[in-house]
Amino acid sequence: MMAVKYELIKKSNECNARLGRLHTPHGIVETPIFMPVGTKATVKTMTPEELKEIGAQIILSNTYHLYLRPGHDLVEEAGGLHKFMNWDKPILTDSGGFQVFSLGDLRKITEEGVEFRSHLDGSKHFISPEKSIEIQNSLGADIIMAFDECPPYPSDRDYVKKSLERTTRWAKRCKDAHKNPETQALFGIVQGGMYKDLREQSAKEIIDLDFPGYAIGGLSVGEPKEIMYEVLDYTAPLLPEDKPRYLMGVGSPNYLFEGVIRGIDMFDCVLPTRIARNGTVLTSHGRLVVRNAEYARDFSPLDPECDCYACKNYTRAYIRHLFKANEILAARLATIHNLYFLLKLMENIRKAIKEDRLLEYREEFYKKYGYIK
Ligand SMILES: N#Cc1ccc(CCNc2nc3cc4nc(N)[nH]c(=O)c4cc3[nH]2)cc1
Ligand SMILES: [Zn+2]
Repeated sequence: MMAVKYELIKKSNECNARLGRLHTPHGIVETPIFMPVGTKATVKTMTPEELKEIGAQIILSNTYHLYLRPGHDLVEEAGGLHKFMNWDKPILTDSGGFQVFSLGDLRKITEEGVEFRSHLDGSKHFISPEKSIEIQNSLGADIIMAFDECPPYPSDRDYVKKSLERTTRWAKRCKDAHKNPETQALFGIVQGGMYKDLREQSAKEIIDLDFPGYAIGGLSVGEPKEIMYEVLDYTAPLLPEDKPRYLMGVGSPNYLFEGVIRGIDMFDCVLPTRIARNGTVLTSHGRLVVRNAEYARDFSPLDPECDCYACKNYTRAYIRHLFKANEILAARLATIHNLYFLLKLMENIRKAIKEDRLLEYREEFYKKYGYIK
């Protein structure tokens, strides 16, 4: 029995977008989908009930963080991540590679794995592909990610080539170490930087290992959006049509539209939750920094066109006041709104694909949001 089965429902007749369903041990996910990020076994400020209320279908958590604290053995003893955090829908865990490179004090990358110091207490650690899979097997997520290296941007061609070839060898080791393929789907990750031929090489090598789903890694690392779109133009179509395609670390409205149009099914990003805690909200007319003085006497909702709990019950003036007073409710209301905004956007994108009007919807959204003057 496959842990995750992708069902292609409909292909757009105007671009590479598609509607699908991801069948997982913890339920069905309608795609294209945005996954809220719950790095340390919580989507910051939200209860699982509130996440369901706003339409979250699947959430992401991180191997690196949960290994360091509270430890994957403790989570396993608790009955796994679903039980530990009281979330009974699907979970995806990232493998730790990206987090080690971007968070830990990286000591050394060798063929064996990565040596690093914890960003918490400076203690020395070593994660190998086998260790990453052992941790993810203990956490018990429905979808787990291969341990890979995400090269920094920019990186020279030779470094990217050597790195992708090691990532392929690590992917094979992950597959061999994976204990529960029938209940946890291991996705491969395609690397290759911003080089077309290296993306083709990585895609071929990773697809040859045969995974139930594929991620495009190595993007959303500071490259200009035009470069990301170009890499997606030639990489997404290389991935099997009958498997889910996951673009890692992407989550602003334009990136979601452009990814879906190029055939991506799954997205995750800390953006909506992180900027919410800093007092910035996403609205149909662009970003709004609600803590700014101009909203002190603005008694309208964050977004008049939004029907989320925050927009139905509170005003910009009140939420600005909460931020200025450093009240915890500020972060909660802004988070509820931002996640609802992106989850609702994905629901509208799915509807537009169904009605063959995605490009028209994109135009309409971009004009209102301010992407197009
Ligand atoms: N606010 C905010 C905000 C913070 C960070 C980001 C960039 C996230 N980008 C990103 N996450 C990634 C995770 C990844 N995980 C793995 N295993 N491999 C990747 O290549 C990879 C690439 C990524 N690129 C985007 C927005
Ligand atoms: Zn709202």
